[in-house]
Amino acid sequence: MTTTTPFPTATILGYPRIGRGRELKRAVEAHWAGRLDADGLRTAEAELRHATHERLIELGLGRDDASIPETFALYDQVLDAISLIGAVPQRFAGREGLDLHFALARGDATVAPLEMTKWFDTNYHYLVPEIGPDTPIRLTDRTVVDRFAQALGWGVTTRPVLVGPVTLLALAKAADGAPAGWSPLERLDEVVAAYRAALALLAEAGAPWAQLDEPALVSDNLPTPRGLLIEAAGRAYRRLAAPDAGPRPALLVTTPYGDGAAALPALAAAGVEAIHLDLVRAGVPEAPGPRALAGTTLVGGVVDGRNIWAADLAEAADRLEALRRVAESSGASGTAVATSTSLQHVPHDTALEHWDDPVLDTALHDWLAFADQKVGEVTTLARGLRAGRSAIASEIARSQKVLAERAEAPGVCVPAVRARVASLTEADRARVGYPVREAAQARRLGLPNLPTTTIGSFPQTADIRRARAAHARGELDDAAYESRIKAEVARVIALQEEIGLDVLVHGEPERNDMVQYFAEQFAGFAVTREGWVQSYGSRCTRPSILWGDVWRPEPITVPWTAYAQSLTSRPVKGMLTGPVTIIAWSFPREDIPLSEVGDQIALALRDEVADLEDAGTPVIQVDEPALRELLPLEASRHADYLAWAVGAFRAATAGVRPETQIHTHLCYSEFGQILDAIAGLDADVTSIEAARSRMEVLPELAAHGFARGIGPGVWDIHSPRVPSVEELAGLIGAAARTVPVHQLWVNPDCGLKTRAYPETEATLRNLVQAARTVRERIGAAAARRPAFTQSHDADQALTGVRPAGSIDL
Ligand code: MET
Ligand SMILES: [Zn+2]
Repeated sequence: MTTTTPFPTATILGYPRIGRGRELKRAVEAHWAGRLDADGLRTAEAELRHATHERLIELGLGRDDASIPETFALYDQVLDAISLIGAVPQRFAGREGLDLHFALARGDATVAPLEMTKWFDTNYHYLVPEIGPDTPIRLTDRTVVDRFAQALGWGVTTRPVLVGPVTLLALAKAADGAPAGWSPLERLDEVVAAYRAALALLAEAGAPWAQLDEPALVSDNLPTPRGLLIEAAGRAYRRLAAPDAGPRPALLVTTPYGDGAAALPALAAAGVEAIHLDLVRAGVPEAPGPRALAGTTLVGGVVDGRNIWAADLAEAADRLEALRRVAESSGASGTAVATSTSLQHVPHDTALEHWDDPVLDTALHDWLAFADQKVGEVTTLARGLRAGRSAIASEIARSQKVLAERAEAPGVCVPAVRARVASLTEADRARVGYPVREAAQARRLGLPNLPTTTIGSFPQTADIRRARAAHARGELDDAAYESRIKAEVARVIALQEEIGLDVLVHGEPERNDMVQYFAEQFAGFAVTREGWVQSYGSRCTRPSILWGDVWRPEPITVPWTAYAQSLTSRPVKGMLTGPVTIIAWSFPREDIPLSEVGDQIALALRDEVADLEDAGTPVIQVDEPALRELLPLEASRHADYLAWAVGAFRAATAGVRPETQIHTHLCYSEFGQILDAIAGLDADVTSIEAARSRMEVLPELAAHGFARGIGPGVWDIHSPRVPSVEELAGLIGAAARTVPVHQLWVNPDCGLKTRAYPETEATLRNLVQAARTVRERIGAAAARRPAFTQSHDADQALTGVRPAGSIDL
């Protein structure tokens, strides 16, 4: 180690990189569209990073103390780590530079991208590394060094941030062709060697500190048991920090999103110079022993990086004081203040917002802290840590006053809502048995085998977005807006009829976002204008703020769905967003339990479901794509969460008659751990992302004995690539070998709102044709077995040929 720069007393683990005006989104999308070349993109990146550094200095971080983390990435921080170590799958050969970078992220005309999934329990999506025994691993990319050096040239000493080696491998999947049971962690030594080489270059460039993020060390939800990950981290960091390893920056290892206490001894023993603990998600750890933390700074993540509520400064100061006692009694060299996680999960600045209701506007500005306000909280708390609590007495008093006012504000507690939730019974969460429903729905809907449908949204044209924005600004009156949306619904219905889909949707043109749309209509929510948060790549969402008790003043989706149904004799599916997803993709209140918030939303949705049913809607889908995302990282908290999450879905949906078909939709997660919960939702049909992970979920569902309808996605909608009829038929055939045909539905992975019409139309035509092709093959297969031709159900026809009604196509 060559540096003696002490760890800064105030820091954040990361900052939003999308830009206050979403500059990154604009630049990257311009590059993809061919309007901005590689140099132009690099210039836009530099301007954005430079502006970020200057802003953070203005907010109180230091210009030259390594307190400013460099967490910029053009697309994804995990992708940057994959590039750092050159772990590029063979199928990308022949590409380089930004073309390779974005091909890994999005695929191109000839290659499928890396899989994408959710980062810990957040709504941020990362690209999944594919690592096999033969994947090349060595330092091949200097981006992290170049960014540091460039900032130094601007006069700012940043702290480069990398996804840590253990987390990178813990999140990786074994590459195709790896032996069964092989784990990417077997490549840890080589990955550590590549990181060592990167750290040496950073030291040479003058970096006093580097940050390695190791959230894998807090998670029980990864394929490798946590104990083994902690052991691996002990080995990895002993090598990275070894005195004879040559020059390197001092190392901060972070453990955000959960309880890092179990990893603390191994990290400290390895000799890293600073260890961060998330003290929002977990308590202050026990002191590990008199000299256990010698030479280490303990960094307390007391300002919540995941939520947007102003901190309770008194409580945070208490935690920091407790952490300092642990540090002192363990021989640590210091205590510092930080955020619990990167701030990439919150918007930039509350100053960019205003709410039309003046009372709410004042209240929310008091109650909220976005990234910039959180930096202020960190620097305040650091001042308290250095100079004593009295130095920040006025800030603490103000924080107490705001919290007390919020508890009393109108709308925060609505007695009628509380009473209705309290009176919910088990009967309110239960439907009649599935066989009764299945028969009633088959009679009512009369669908073929392998019915085709979509997940809800159709492409959002520029014209539709403009109309919605003009309506929101008051420039387009209600009547004109309504006729514009109706015209779009009519177009989408006609298109689906022409393509030949079996269950139609209205296309969701009236929705800006599947959660915000409901948040705008339910009481208890506020929506933001500029509160963008990166979801994946250049895609951002604006999470709504759930601040009060939730109820539904009036029907929301019924007129659009009923209008769509009036245009066609085919069944139209009503589309709603489920309670867990509304919570996950909002910033929920934390002053009452999430289980109670879930039931409040469930009852608001239950009213909507009842109105849809009364309007004649035969199929109602309640999307729960975030069911897995909110699963707590600690195994000990799973059961409680799943119980309330499933209970809320059932409270929303169980009021319908047997002949009303309830669908749900799940996407972009690993589902293995929540199969019981998926079954527990008791939906008649579950559509589930599967194309991008090549149908991995199906054997698990089949083995689980899942007996109701399943629609494994056959089109990965995150890429504009149009799969051929043969490719789609192949996927449907693969599904039919695992799941009984009578249970199977055919649909894309997810909604189509981010796609354009050309690829959407082409793919949906192929999808319908593929379903027909497979139906014919099934018919032919059934015809080859004369003893069974009486049956209309192909899988039934083949019972006795293969177990569980599966079929070889
Ligand atoms: C992220 S899940 C999306 C579901 C929604 N119904 C849509 O089609 O857009
Ligand atoms: Zn989806």
